[in-house]
Amino acid sequence: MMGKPVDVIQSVRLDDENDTLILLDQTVLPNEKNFLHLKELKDIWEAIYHLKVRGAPAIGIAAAYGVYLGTKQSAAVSYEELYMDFQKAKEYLASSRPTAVNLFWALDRMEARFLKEEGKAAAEIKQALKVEAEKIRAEDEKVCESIGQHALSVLEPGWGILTHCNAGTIATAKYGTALAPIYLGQEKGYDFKVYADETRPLLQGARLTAWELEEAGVDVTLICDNMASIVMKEGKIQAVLVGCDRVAANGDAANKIGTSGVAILAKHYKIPFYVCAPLSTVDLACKTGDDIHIELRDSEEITSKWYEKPMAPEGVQTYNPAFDVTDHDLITGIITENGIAYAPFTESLSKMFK
Ligand SMILES: CSC[C@H]1O[C@H](OP(=O)(O)O)[C@H](O)[C@@H]1O
Repeated sequence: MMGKPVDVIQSVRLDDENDTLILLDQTVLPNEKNFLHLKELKDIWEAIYHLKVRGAPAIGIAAAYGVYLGTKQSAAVSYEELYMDFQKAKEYLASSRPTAVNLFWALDRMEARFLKEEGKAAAEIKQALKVEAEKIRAEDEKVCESIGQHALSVLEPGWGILTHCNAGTIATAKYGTALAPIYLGQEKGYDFKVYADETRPLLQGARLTAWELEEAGVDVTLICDNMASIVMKEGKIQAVLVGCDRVAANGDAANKIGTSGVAILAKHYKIPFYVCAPLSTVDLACKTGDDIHIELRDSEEITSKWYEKPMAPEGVQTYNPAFDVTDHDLITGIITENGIAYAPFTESLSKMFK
């Protein structure tokens, strides 16, 4: 289906004149397209925790702008006092969610920029932080486009592509990671047929991926998570593309809960399974997936969030890990902005940074 190129929705924007972070509220999609105008660090923290802004790169960009705005509000005059206020803002935002490494990668990069400005006036340091946050956003846009180009080299026009959760435009600065080749392919007439897992319990696939792709005129079919096997068995899927939240040095990849099950199915049906990973999401300090902290979330996301009445006995025990880790031996390739890494990943991934 030929459609218009992706209608890019900037899900994270800075309105510096009004000291405001503007976020597309991803918790009310697809029913409402509502932008939040946030000035306070508490509101930015809550937006990250409640997935109003979500997706590893988008979280990192929001945190970079957030720590800038938090520092901008400081009345400190000396470098030392301003640094203390910066560190307070950084530590606070870092406590919002534990798994997506981009949150910490972006905050550490902002701190590195702050330290480079030692000896400068407070106003100059604040301006440097703004420039760095804008660079992080602008770079992510180029990174996603490059991931899309590399991904197209392993896909064929007309293929059925299964994806899990949302690794699309709204999870990044532009294009997305797993969805980047879909959008770039659409501009080249590749006419992919995308099968989007609904992705319980937070339904990023149903609410966000299906919405994004419909908006862009891409052929998308929404399926329940438990239908991934049958669409593979029926030959509808020629490749699986997913995003990630943290990739360990050996190639183990943390992504939305359910991803590892999809990878096991893909292995069984001999379908290539690719993780689309900006290098900002690869954490070489994590030796294996066992080192990745998996966020546990509230029961109500399972038992009642989407229903008029709870769909489970009151007070029933739940287990709600927001992510799982796909073992590296289930991954065909890790698609980065610098190329595709293949097994053995410990060696091939580290080379991507050069
Ligand atoms: C392009 S990053 C996408 C990645 O982030 C999502 O997690 P969440 O919705 O909890 O922020 C999911 O794991 C996606 O694959």
